[in-house]
Amino acid sequence: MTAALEVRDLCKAYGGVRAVDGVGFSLGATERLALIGPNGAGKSTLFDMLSGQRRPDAGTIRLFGREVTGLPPRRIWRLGVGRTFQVTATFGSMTVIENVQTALISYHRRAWRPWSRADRLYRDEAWDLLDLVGMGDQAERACGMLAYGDLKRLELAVALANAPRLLLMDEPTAGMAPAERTRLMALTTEVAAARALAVLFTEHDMDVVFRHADRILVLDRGRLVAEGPPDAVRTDPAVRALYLGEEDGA
Ligand SMILES: Nc1ncnc2c1ncn2[C@@H]1O[C@H](COP(=O)(O)OP(=O)(O)OP(=O)(O)O)[C@@H](O)[C@H]1O
Repeated sequence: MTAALEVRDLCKAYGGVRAVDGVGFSLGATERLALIGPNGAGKSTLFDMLSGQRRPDAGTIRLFGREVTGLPPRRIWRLGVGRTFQVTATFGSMTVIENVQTALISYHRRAWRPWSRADRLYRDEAWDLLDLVGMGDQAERACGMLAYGDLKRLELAVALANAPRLLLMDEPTAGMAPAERTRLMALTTEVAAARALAVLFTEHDMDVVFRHADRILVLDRGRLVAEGPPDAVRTDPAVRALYLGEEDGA
């Protein structure tokens, strides 16, 4: 099966800082891969290059066998990549279902007309996505009224609107209480399995990482310092040294 991602020798520097320095890895088509590392390790920069927000200085990115290095975010999104953000990216003044409909309108390339509301387009599809993430009962609420954990579930539904084959999740559980974190990641795992998605996520909470990743990449100062299944990474001396006193994340 073609890998979801094949990354080779990826580099990005800001002035003299080598934020990502020769990173290479692959991600299987239905694998859940966690990207961890201390603050400033280069996780966001790597993520931004994968989703097209930043152009690499060197290296290649292949998405499902196709080279996408340096393509803009919209082209990458079109090729089946959904992304969720550390800070939730929904429209607060719209209802929950309108947010999902807006994403579906964009995916289906229907023109958005400011004088016509999105209230009829793709409503059934939007309901299906909301049911999938357990938000059907809140469909008509304004997003601005939602609890944080519910917003994150909505964000997942929005990310699923373009029928992605790869989900990129940047600290999906940031700002959540521990029980909520477990729920969101269990939901992500369920959805990924049901839709045969690959998932790449960054995360500071080590419990979440060890419980929900098939494999883990560890970055430090732009370089990959360890890679493997959770048990191997957990006991890796280099990783332990890196995380000593940082078990709880920052
Ligand atoms: N726009 C920028 N201009 C200059 N330096 C930057 C920029 N963005 C990031 N850096 C630097 O690049 C390095 C990697 O940063 P990056 O944000 O990718 O790390 P991170 O692992 O995501 O950190 P965190 O866990 O704190 O989000 C750091 O030294 C950071 O200071």
